[in-house]
Amino acid sequence: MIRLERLTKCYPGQQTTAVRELTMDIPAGEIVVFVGPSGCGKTTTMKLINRLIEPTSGRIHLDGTDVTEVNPDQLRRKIGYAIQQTGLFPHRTVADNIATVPRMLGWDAKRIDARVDELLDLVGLEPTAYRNRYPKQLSGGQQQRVGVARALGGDPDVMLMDEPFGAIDPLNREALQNEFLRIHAELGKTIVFVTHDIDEAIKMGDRIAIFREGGQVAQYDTPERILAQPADDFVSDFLGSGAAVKRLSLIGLDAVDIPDWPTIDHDADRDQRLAVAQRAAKDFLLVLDAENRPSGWLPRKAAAESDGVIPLISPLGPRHNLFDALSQMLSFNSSAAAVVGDDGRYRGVLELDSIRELINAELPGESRSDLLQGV
Ligand SMILES: Nc1ncnc2c1ncn2[C@@H]1O[C@H](COP(=O)(O)OP(=O)(O)OP(=O)(O)O)[C@@H](O)[C@H]1O
Repeated sequence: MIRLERLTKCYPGQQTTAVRELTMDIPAGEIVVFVGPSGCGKTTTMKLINRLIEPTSGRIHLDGTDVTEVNPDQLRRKIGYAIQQTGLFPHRTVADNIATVPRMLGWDAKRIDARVDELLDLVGLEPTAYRNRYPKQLSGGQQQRVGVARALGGDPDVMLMDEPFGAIDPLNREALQNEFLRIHAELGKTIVFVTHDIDEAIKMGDRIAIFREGGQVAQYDTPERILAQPADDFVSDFLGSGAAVKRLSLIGLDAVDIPDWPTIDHDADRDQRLAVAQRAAKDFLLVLDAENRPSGWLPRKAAAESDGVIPLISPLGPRHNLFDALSQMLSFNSSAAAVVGDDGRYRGVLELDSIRELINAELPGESRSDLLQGV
């Protein structure tokens, strides 16, 4: 665990305090996200934790040890650091960059080689294709991946990540976020993550610290509680008007009962299709393939025709959430979405009405009206 105790930093010659009397516990194995407007002290706090800069006053404890009593070089080997600009050494290969900390730790060449390949695999870059390239031969997203791999190099217990996905386009950013969450689930490190983006904070954080001007924390809590009970107007304004919609993204489909739906076999003959259509209380039947995977929608009115099936693009899985479900329905202009289990097999169908019911059950009255205005 990292404990910050009345941590204060005033840069020489500056009138405002960069970080003021900050007290916070960062539990081991969790992702804590610092979010807030520009210049409110997020990066300064990170640099204080790994002693790239020294505090004016206050203490930082890492697993019970006061970090000011540890040699800064030794400390930085225990703490991985990844930043937006990646900070990769341009004249060193990818492998050399990733090997930076293992080399400082005095590992032998064989162990370093194996570690480099393991980390490239972990961040989704094929070792044989990438280990000998130079940073400028990589896309921005690939450089970010190498930056993350390098920060993981010495197998640190703690990772500090300062806008690691900042300069990435939305699609690659989402892929990197997902990959990073997977790596975190696998390795269970303590992570402090800085971002400007509240949606990224909600997605990534076990806890979020919302910083305000002058290096103070306006609220430090789980995303659920921050969205449900913002501490003050500053936090509400920072969250923006869609706080209730954002809360939907915290309710995973694996935690929701998915209602059953009239289904039909993909190779059912005309009579079977008509029989199911007659019984069904819905306008569409869900078509399942031989493996019980949803493959299309059959409009009830087209049940007599052999080519009436509308192909289903992508069903929702256990890793999707209610926000994804709502987005999919809105973007396909549909009022229902098929849901599958981990194995891709049919689980049920979520309807817009069931999302409304879940909102009624889950959200306090005020947020509910905020959300329903938005739909
Ligand atoms: N080396 C420095 N010397 C003097 N002042 C500094 C220095 N570094 C940061 N500051 C000031 O300290 C305050 C906090 O800066 P910091 O970089 O920690 O903010 P931040 O929240 O990370 O901002 P951003 O989101 O823009 O990266 C700012 O007012 C900044 O101008």
